[in-house]
Amino acid sequence: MSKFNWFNSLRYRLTFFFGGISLIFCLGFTSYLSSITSDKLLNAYANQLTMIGRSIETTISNNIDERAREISLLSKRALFSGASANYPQIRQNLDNIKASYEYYSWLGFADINGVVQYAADGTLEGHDVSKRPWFINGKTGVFIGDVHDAVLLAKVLNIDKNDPLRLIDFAAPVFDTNNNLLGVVATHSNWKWVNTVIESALARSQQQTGIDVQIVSRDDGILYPQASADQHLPQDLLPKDNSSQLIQWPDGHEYLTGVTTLKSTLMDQLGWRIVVRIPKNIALQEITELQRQLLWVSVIAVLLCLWFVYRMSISMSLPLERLITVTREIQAGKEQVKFPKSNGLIEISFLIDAIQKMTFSLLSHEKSLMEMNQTLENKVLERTKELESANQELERLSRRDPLTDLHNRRSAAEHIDSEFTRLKRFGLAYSILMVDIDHFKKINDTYGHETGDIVLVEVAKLLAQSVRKADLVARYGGEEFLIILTGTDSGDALTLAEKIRASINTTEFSVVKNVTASIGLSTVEQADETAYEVVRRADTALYLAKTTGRNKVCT
Ligand SMILES: Nc1nc2c(ncn2[C@@H]2O[C@H](COP(=O)(O)OP(=O)(O)OP(=O)(O)O)[C@@H](O)[C@H]2O)c(=O)[nH]1
Repeated sequence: MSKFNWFNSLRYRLTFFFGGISLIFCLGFTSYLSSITSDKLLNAYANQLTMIGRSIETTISNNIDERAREISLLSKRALFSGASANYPQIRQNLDNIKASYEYYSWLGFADINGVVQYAADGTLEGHDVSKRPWFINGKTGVFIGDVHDAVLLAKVLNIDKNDPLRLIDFAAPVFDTNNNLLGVVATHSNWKWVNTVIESALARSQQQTGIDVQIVSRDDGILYPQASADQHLPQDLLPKDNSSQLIQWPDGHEYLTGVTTLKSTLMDQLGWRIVVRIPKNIALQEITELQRQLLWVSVIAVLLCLWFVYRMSISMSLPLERLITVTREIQAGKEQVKFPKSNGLIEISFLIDAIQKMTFSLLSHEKSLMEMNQTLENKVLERTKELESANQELERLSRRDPLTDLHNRRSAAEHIDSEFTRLKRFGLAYSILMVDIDHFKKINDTYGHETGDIVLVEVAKLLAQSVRKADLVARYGGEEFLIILTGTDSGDALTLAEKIRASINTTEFSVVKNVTASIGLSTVEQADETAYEVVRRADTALYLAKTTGRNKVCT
């Protein structure tokens, strides 16, 4: 079996594949969501900055228009000419107007020569203002001047140096009834009113944290806040058009910066811009938080996806893994196995069913084969036994005489060889008797061949009964028998031979009644060179017995 590799496992490959897809999808989706929400949030911030800028711009322009209208109306009143014009009345009017608006620092009228004739609270009366821009420009029409530090007033009003007085001038020409220029009426409005405007604008904004506002003049000079009044912004820092952008400021930080140009029918000449900005990190704080939350959601989503995919992979691979275990158990020879249940997938169900059926079929075939094999083995064993028995019988028959069931000549010869070997090795003596029925031909001739056979059988039986078990009786020829007497010397052999002869002689045979036999006896000698010398001597002795009267034993 190949070495186990995690990645080659169905379970882990499915998990990695689908987990990877869900990871890529979640990250992509989160990134896309983060991108569009970031853009939307940034746009929302930009819109908010624009709205704050516009709100301030509207308030400031309305306020300035109001001041300009007020000075214009004052210039058109017949206050400074005609029969009713007198100092107390003019002073009273100017005092009332100044008191009506808290940010009026100065309100007065300079004659055509630039000498202040009337002023609220009498401030600067008699001073020459002919060189002041408001006087010069105010002679030709309604004039609104840029914000500037107070020059004359600062001296007169004893202003704190740490909180310098900054003013915006409004001036308008005064004509008599014949339209001749009488002088210029003007007011210096305290620039601090812009603080109020900006604070109320920021207060209206729900997101004033981190937002700051600057008012910048046409030449990039900072008009507001007061603390940066003498500073200038770098050229081209601010975008030309009214828009919001991420801009790097001179302090090295990036700010989302919204610019709104002050627009007013009376104010086009000023070119002021309201700059509302918020540090990038604060503007992006919510975006960063949103991205963090989205990241968490995506991490949880990916983990859930991975868990789900892993569980799904297990449910797909588990039946297969159990199927592998079962097939291994079958391979190991276990017969009682439990096949796994399907997880509901048709393919897995079919596979389990197919393997189950195939296994049962194979096991059934194997069982039949084993039974057949066993039967064959039994038959072979039986046949082998029969064969062995037949062989033994054949072997026995090959050594037996079929008529008398005595050992045959071949068996006798083997026994003689064996005895001769024992003689030579251990010196064990033995004797040979050659027994031959007398006149057997006559028996055949007289009683028939069958009767002759009966005589042969009866003599054989008698011979077999006459010797010990260790001795061997064989039919050596037609009516001739050979007896090997193991461990028997010539004396004992002679006794036994005589006993046999007498026994044949006295036995009453079934048909023939009387039968005699002649016996030749010889005992082996150490000097014998071959096993058959003793046989030959016995045969010679038999011949002697035959020729000397028969029914006798000769040695
Ligand atoms: N019935 C029968 N006769 C046999 C068998 N074998 C040999 N004979 C017969 O035995 C006879 C032997 O005769 P002979 O050799 O002349 O011997 P004999 O007649 O016994 O004479 P002596 O040995 O001299 O006494 C022959 O006639 C054989 O045919 C046998 O198996 N059965």
